[in-house]
Amino acid sequence: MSSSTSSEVVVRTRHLGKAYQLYAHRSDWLKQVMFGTWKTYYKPFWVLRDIDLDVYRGDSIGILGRNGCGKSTLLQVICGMTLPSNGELRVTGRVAPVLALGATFDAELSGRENIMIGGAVMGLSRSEVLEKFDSMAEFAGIGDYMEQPVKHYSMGMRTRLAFAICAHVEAEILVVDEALAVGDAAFQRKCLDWIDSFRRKGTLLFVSHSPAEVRRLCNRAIWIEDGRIRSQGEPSVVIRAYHRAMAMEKDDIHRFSVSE
Ligand SMILES: Nc1ncnc2c1ncn2[C@@H]1O[C@H](COP(=O)(O)OP(=O)(O)OP(=O)(O)O)[C@@H](O)[C@H]1O
Repeated sequence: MSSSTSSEVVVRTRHLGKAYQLYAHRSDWLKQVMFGTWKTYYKPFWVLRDIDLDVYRGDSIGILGRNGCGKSTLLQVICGMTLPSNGELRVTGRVAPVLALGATFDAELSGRENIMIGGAVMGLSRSEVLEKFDSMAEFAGIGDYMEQPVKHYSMGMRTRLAFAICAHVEAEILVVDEALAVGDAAFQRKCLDWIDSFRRKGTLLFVSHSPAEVRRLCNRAIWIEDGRIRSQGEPSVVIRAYHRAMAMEKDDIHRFSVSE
C-alpha cells in the first residue's frame, strides 16, 4: 500500500480466473446450449489465472503488459461486464468504466439520448443528468453532433461522450482502458488533467501502453503476462523490469534471425 492511500480495500480479488469458451465449429455452440449438461463442446481458454489483487481507496494503478495478456479482461471483470470463471471478487463503490460505457451506447440514438441512458445506467437520476447535461456536452466537445445518431460518430467522438459521462457521475473508482489512445492531443490533455484531479480523491485503474503516463499518474503499477500478475509495485521499478524483459526478448528474436 502506498503512503498516499487509505487502508480500505475497494477492489479485492483472490485466485481470480477467467476462461473464455472456444468452439472449434460454430455448431458446437448450439450443441453446448442443448446438450451441455452431459458433454462439453468447447475448450476453455484461460485469459486470467490466479489474480490476487488488493486495490486501496486512493490508489492509482497503471496496468501494463503486451497485447492480449489480459489487461482489458481484468478490468472488464472488475467492472462487472463479464463474470470471473473462478476465484473471488469484491468491489466496493460506484465504478465508472470509460470504454465499457462507450461500448454500450445505442448507435441509433443521439449523443444526447445516450447521455440520458448512460447517466441513468451510472446511477444518476433524470434531474441530475439534466442538470449536468451542459457540462457533459462541453466536456465532450462534439458540438452539433450531440444531436446526431452515435452510429455517425468516429471512435474518438464516442470516447469523448463516454468520458464526459464518466467525469460527471461522481464515481469512486474510475476505470480507463486505453481510452486516451483514440483521442486527439487536445482531448488527451483534457482527460489527463481531469484524471489527475480525480486521482486526488478517487481510485484509478488505468490501462496504458505509455510508461510516461503510468509514471506520472500512478502510485502502483501491475505488469500482467499471460494472464498472471508477473510483478507489481512502484511504477518505475515495474516499468524497468517490463522493459528489460521486452528488450531481452527482442535480442533473442534478433539472435534467432541472424543465426538462421
Ligand atoms: N470474448 C472473448 N472470447 C474469446 N477470447 C477473448 C474474448 N475477449 C478477449 N479474448 C482473448 O483474451 C485474451 C486477452 O484479451 P484482452 O483484451 O484482455 O488483452 P489486453 O491485454 O487488453 O490486450 P491489448 O493490449 O491488445 O488491448 C486475448 O487473447 C483475446 O483474444
